[in-house]
Amino acid sequence: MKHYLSINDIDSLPDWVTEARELKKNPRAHRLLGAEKTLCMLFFNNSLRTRLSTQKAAMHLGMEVMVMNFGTESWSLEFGDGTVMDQGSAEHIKEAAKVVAQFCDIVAIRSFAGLKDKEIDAADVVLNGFVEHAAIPVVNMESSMGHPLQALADAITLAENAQKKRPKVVLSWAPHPKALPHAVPNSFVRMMQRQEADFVITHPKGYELDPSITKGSTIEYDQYKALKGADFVYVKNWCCYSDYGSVLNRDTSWMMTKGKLGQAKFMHCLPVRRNVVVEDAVLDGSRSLVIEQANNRTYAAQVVLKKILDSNP
Ligand SMILES: NCCC[C@H](NC(=O)CCC(=O)O)C(=O)O
Ligand SMILES: NC(=O)OP(=O)(O)O
Repeated sequence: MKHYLSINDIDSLPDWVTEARELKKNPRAHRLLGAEKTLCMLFFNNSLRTRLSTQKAAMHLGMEVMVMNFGTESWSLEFGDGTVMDQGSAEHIKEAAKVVAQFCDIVAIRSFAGLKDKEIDAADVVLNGFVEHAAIPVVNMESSMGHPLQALADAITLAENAQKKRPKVVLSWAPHPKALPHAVPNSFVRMMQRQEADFVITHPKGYELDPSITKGSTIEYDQYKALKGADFVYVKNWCCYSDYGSVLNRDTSWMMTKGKLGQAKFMHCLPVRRNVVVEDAVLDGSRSLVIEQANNRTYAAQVVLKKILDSNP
């Protein structure tokens, strides 16, 4: 495997989950694999979990790590071909990516959707710019279109907690004061489509995700109906996709509550806004898996880095 850009780069999800669970038992088993290799992590947006878990994973493999908050500390980048750069951007992706590649063996990038222009976001210019110009393996730490490290961690968490072979898993939209990207739900849906599960997506009308991603998955607009008999409830806000980037609905009745959750386990990628997305009683209760999910980010990142190091000696 050269890059880890999306869930599609996983050849066998069950095998990767098994391997991650093995790494979790003995995280430093391959501590010499990454010796004398450098991971460079570039953040165009904030992070807590992704930054620490990916660094931890690299350290378990013996790698050296460099981190840069690119969005606030580096030059603003231009991506267009042939652009006359007389405006705000000082550096072109063509130089920046080649320069970064000289300092490391793998580059990991976080660059969220701008949520202004659907086509620009769909092109994922930062991630794909590094793929095109850096000539080293690239890892997606949440791009416009996906968050595949999160979805892999979610698959590990589901496997660890499933009580039956075919659990019912519900992805439930939640209210939020801001417009949030589609990356997390996109990758979660793509991952669930590769799992043995009864998978249902629920959201208010108008919040349909990209139909090319949800194609074949069940959508139920009645949240109560969707939640019936659920084993796992994955809660997430996302903004409107058709009226791109807008917030249509602040209906607080979609917040996840202890009553609605019932016997199901609660999942969220974090960070989460208490008593807007989900009430305290859920996060503070015994059915919440959010801290385990965050812990599994290390082993998701570790299996990804290990596979890249194995195939790029
Ligand atoms: N990496 C996990 C989620 C990141 C981002 N959430 C946020 O930006 C939350 C911001 C806030 O609550 O103000 C998202 O939804 O894609
Ligand atoms: N879940 C997640 O990606 O968290 P951070 O945004 O804190 O990295």
